[in-house]
Amino acid sequence: MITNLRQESKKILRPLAKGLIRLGLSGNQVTALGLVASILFLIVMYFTRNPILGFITLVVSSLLDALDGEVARLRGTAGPMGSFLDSSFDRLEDAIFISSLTLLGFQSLLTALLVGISLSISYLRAKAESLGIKAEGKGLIERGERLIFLSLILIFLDFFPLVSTSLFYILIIASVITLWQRFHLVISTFPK
Ligand SMILES: CC(C)CCC[C@@H](C)CCC[C@@H](C)CCC[C@@H](C)CCOC[C@@H](COP(=O)(O)O[C@@H]1[C@H](O)[C@H](OP(=O)(O)O)[C@@H](O)[C@H](O)[C@H]1O)OCC[C@H](C)CCC[C@H](C)CCC[C@H](C)CCCC(C)C
Ligand SMILES: Nc1ccn([C@@H]2O[C@H](COP(=O)(O)O)[C@@H](O)[C@H]2O)c(=O)n1
Ligand SMILES: [Mg+2]
Ligand SMILES: [Mg+2]
Repeated sequence: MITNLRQESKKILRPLAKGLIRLGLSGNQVTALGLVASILFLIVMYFTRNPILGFITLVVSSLLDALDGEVARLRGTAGPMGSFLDSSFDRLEDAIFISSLTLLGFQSLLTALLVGISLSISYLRAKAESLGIKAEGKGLIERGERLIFLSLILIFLDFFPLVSTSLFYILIIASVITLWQRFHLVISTFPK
C-alpha cells in the first residue's frame, strides 16, 4: 500500500535527498548507511533494551532506505548495482529489526517465523519479477508497512504493552496473508 504513496512521498524525500547529495553522498553510500544504522539499532537494543532508542535508530535506517533511491535518481546514477545493494541490504535489515524483538521478550519461535515470512514475502516478489510478473505494490503489507508496524510495536511496548503485543500478532497474520497473496499472484498467472 505504501508503495502507492511513492509519488506523494517525494515532497518529503526530495529535499532530504538533495541535502544528502550536498553532503557528497552517493545512492550506494546512503544504502550502506541504512545498513550501518540497522547494525547500530541491534547494538542499542542489545545493550539498552530500550524500545524508544530502538525506534529512533529504526526510523533513521528506514528513512535512509527510502532516500537511497531518490539520491541515486537525482544524481542520475540509478541502476542495477544499486537496486541489488538496496534489496539485499533490506533483507539483512529486516532480519535485524524483527529478530531483535526477542531481546524485548517477544516469543522466540513466533519472532523467528516472522523473520522467515518477511524474507519470503520479499523473495516471492523477486522470483515473480524474474518470471516477468510485476509484484511491486502487491500484497497487504509490503516492507514499508512492516517497518511502520515494527515502529509502533516499539513505541507502545513500555506504555501500552497489550497494544504492542497485539500489533505483533496482527503483523504476523498480515504477513502470512501477504505471503499467500504474492504466492497466489504467481500461480494464478500460469496455466494449470
Ligand atoms: C513518534 C510518533 C508520534 C509517530 C511515529 C509513527 C511511526 C509509525 C513512524 C514510522 C516511520 C518509519 C520507521 C517507517 C516508515 C518508513 C518507510 C515507509 C520508508 C521505507 O520504505 C521502504 C522503502 C522500501 O522500498 P525499496 O524499494 O527501498 O525496497 C524494496 C523492498 O525491500 C521490497 O520488499 P517487499 O517486497 O516490500 O517486502 C523488495 O521486494 C524490493 O526488492 C526492494 O527494492 O520504500 C521506499 C519509498 C516509500 C514508498 C515512501 C515512503 C516514505 C515515507 C512516507 C517518508 C519517510 C517517513 C519517515 C521515516 C517518518 C518519520 C517518523 C517521525 C519520527 C514521526
Ligand atoms: N543505492 C541505490 C539504491 C536504490 N537505487 C535505485 O532505486 C530503486 C529503489 O528506490 P527506493 O526509492 O525504493 O529506495 C532501486 O530499485 C534502484 O533502481 C539505486 O540505483 N542505487
Ligand atoms: Mg531504498
Ligand atoms: Mg530498500
